[in-house]
Amino acid sequence: MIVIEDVHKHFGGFHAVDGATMRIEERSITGLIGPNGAGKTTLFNVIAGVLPPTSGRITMAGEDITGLPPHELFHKGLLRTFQIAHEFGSMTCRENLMMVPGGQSGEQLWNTWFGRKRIADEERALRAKADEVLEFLTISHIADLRAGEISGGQKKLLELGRTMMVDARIVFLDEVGAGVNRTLLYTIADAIKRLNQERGYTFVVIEHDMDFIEKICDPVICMAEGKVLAEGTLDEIKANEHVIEAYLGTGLKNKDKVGA
Ligand SMILES: Nc1ncnc2c1ncn2[C@@H]1O[C@H](COP(=O)(O)OP(=O)(O)OP(=O)(O)O)[C@@H](O)[C@H]1O
Repeated sequence: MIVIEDVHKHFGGFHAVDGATMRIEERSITGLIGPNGAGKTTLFNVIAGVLPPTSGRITMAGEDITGLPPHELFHKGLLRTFQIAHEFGSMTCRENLMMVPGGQSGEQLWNTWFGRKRIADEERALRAKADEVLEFLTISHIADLRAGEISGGQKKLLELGRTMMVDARIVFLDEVGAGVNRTLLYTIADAIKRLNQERGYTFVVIEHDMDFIEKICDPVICMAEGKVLAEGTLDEIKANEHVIEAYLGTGLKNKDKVGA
């Protein structure tokens, strides 16, 4: 479980996150919603070690992880997905997955000279793992395509696939649905659900698409002005008067537009 206690993140005099407190239950798929500028992405970045908090405390399974850099959190199984970097666009999807674990023997000069067989064995294992990940995500057919050539939705699946190359326990996803067609969006939702149910992943998902949230998230946490406004099932959140007020003018009653 991740406990976020009174976290603040200020940019100069601006309080982007202003005393956020929440708990992320193990094995949940928690949805994080809120109007534009509510501080969701900033909070994600603070939890994932991308930005240092101004104050507050974050613990994971009782261990203080406040301000730990991303690579240390990575080793603890806490990952935030990132867009496939431009420079990896010319590599195939399979190669992009095989890049993830790092620390392969092949990276060390000593091993390059003396451990050819071990490197070949490792590469074979990595390749098998990458192929297994592609199959799980139902995108085996793009294994040999360059990552720069695949669609936006397929890129999102590949980003998710990168988390499966390591022993991820908690994965933070920022707007996986943005610009993705419905069919692929449901493939992504299904993959998230299966990773949660079959492999015990915990997810925290920032999303503006309410159909997507409704399909996979429980609980849902709503933020506004850097604070947590409400928490509950999506139906409870939609009926909450503070939430309705925060969304006023952006049309909460039209569920497709919540957070948009
Ligand atoms: N590096 C920064 N410097 C200054 N202000 C920032 C910085 N990053 C974010 N902000 C501001 O903090 C506020 C919260 O932004 P954030 O991106 O966290 O909101 P959000 O809830 O994720 O919004 P959206 O749904 O639009 O992505 C915004 O007003 C934003 O302009």
